[in-house]
Amino acid sequence: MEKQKITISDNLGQALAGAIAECAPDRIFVLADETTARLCLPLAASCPGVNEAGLITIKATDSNKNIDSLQHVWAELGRMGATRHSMLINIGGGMVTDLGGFAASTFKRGISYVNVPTTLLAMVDASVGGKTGINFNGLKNEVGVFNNASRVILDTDFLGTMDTENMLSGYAEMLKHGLISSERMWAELLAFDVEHPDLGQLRRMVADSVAVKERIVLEDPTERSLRKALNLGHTAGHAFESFALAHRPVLHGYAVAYGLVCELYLSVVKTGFPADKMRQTVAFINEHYGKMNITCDDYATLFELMTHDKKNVAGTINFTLLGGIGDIRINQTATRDEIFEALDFYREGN
Ligand SMILES: NC(=O)c1ccc[n+]([C@@H]2O[C@H](COP(=O)([O-])OP(=O)(O)OC[C@H]3O[C@@H](n4cnc5c(N)ncnc54)[C@H](O)[C@@H]3O)[C@@H](O)[C@H]2O)c1
Ligand SMILES: O=C(O)C(=O)C[C@@H](O)[C@H](O)[C@H](O)COP(=O)(O)O
Ligand SMILES: [Zn+2]
Repeated sequence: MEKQKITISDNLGQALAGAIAECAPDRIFVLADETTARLCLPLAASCPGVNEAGLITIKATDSNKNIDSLQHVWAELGRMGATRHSMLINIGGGMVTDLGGFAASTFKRGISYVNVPTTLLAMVDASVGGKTGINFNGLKNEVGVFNNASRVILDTDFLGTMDTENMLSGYAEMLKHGLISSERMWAELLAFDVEHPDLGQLRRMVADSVAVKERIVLEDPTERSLRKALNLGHTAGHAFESFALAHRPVLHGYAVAYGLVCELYLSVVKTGFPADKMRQTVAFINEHYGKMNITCDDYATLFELMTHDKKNVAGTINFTLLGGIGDIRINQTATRDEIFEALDFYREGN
């Protein structure tokens, strides 16, 4: 997989010009969702090539990370004359970088693409590491490929228009990065005033967080082992997110936060994670993310959704758990009863 270059930039136009010059495409196309086309594209307009680029827009939010939006991107690239030597620049959050990365990786068997993440979640997680794809058949990221952007350009100026809920959504992935890294990082994340953020400190925390993911995906690009650490909270989290899609959608980071409650509980029960640190983390999550309204009648559906997780082998549900902060335990299994117990804990045990 192509090695990707991550640039943390305070001059977006210059960084984008460098990325374009590096690939020397015959044509440039830009993908945005309806919100990022309105709020974010103007910040990139100063870059030569972007103004003249063929613009493709899709509807916003995760419910549109689907085959209809994907087909629209393919059709627009074809209609506007894109060739295998063209470039797609994704300007948006994780929905845009996932779907746009997949569209670029499959159009004419693959064109180069650049990610310009515009949400906190996409900056610290989604835009890096080459996991691309769409939701399909009611399941999260059911179809996609591993293929890196040739360049990722982080400019935290985009955060100025982010709402609190979406900031919290991205912050959940930063909390995950802290849990798989160090007590220092975890403690700073629990202490930070995420609802009234000091943007200077947040910029440094973003750099720390994306560096966690960058190191892991460099070592294990296609999730054979270590990269499963980045999936902490996601076996249960994706089940919550897919379940919610059919009821009242929740943001990805909120679903991951709920999944962390379940998987930290399992970590205490099965891999010796310290109960006091679990409770501190769960208290933070309860305070900032609330809870999804599920009943024990929903457990069988949530369990069935977990059986589709891409880490699973031969029908056995696979979790990434922790033996302690930074002590990653991949390929952990749990019985149906243990998973139901974790859902009980999520609902009423904390
Ligand atoms: N590929 C990966 O490694 C990876 C990692 C984590 C999450 N993801 C995926 O990323 C998606 C979630 O990403 P997300 O949270 O960025 O969601 P998103 O892309 O849907 O963006 C959230 C909302 O914010 C709006 N928005 C984007 N930038 C904005 C800005 N600067 N100002 C104001 N509004 C803005 C969007 O229009 C959208 O309505 C999920 O599909 C998840 O599965 C992928
Ligand atoms: O990059 C990874 O690897 C991750 O697991 C990052 C996750 O935060 C992200 O939500 C990813 O899309 C989940 O991957 P999936 O393979 O479970 O769909
Ligand atoms: Zn995630």
